[in-house]
Amino acid sequence: MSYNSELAPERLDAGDTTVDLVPVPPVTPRRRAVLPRRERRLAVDTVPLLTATPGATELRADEITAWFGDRKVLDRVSLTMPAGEVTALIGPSGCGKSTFLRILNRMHELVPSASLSGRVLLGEQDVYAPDQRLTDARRRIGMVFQKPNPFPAMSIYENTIAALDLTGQKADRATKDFLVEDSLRKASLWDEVRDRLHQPAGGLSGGQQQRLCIARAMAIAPQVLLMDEPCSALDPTSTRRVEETIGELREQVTIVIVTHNMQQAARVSDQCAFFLAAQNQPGVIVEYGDTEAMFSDPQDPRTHDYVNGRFG
Ligand SMILES: Nc1ncnc2c1ncn2[C@@H]1O[C@H](COP(=O)(O)OP(=O)(O)OP(=O)(O)O)[C@@H](O)[C@H]1O
Repeated sequence: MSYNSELAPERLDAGDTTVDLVPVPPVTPRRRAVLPRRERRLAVDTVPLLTATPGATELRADEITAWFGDRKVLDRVSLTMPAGEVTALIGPSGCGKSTFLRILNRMHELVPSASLSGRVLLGEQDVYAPDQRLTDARRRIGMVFQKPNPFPAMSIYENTIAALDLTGQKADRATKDFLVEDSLRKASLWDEVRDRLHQPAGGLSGGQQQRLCIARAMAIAPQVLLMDEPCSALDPTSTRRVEETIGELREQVTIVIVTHNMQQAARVSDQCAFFLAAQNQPGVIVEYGDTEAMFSDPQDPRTHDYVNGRFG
């Protein structure tokens, strides 16, 4: 792909000439206001309803470099997140874990000053290819955030299938009923809410709300589920329930989770990537590998110190 130097001229001065540069169009307030509506209209006509998960798919980040304005915050980060497994992103605050996660499903470009180079491949599909719609990327690569964010006034039922409308998928009542039950079961919430599906989601506990957000993400059959510190606002019992849910989902969807909790990374993930940013330097991956090996026999002394709580 050719690189449009008008979009981010600083990139050519940054000495990254070997990187396969991907242009991120400038996202002006006007563009942001218009784009989703147009995409939704297109999608309503063309996107069939997905009632079955197409299958967990490998996600690969290739030489990702990211900037906010002139400030480089990630430097040539490459990572393969295997299909149907859980990859944990660990590392101290500010080393770029969330930025990396948001690049994976094109949320980074919502920040007006943000730009990036590199490639993200979902299976064989380039997520940033010019013919890829933003809504498609978000549908295939779902996200659960640190703070549960259901629509509080909407019912549990409506929350669960809210993403159908947002991604332009239409469904009849029977299909919706099926999806609601199936998604809530996947999120280990069905038994707790089956008798109050039409009550407001705002009445659920924080942990239940977070599992509702997982159900909402699963309802549109993503191939990858990104989780940005999904338990940091939860009590230990709710955390345990969400971790169990991750365990149950792992074969249906590829999971990438950012966590500051080393015990959690050890409990839920198959492999870990340790991010680190030296003072005033962009974040890089210092070490990547099998979680058990990373914790018991890290290869880099900085990983050893971090997983043993010596810093961060
Ligand atoms: N919207 C933004 N505008 C400008 N700079 C940002 C923005 N978001 C993040 N940054 C900067 O990018 C760098 C990486 O931040 P990021 O949130 O990705 O790190 P992190 O490892 O996820 O941190 P934490 O663990 O505290 O969430 C930080 O220096 C941060 O200040």
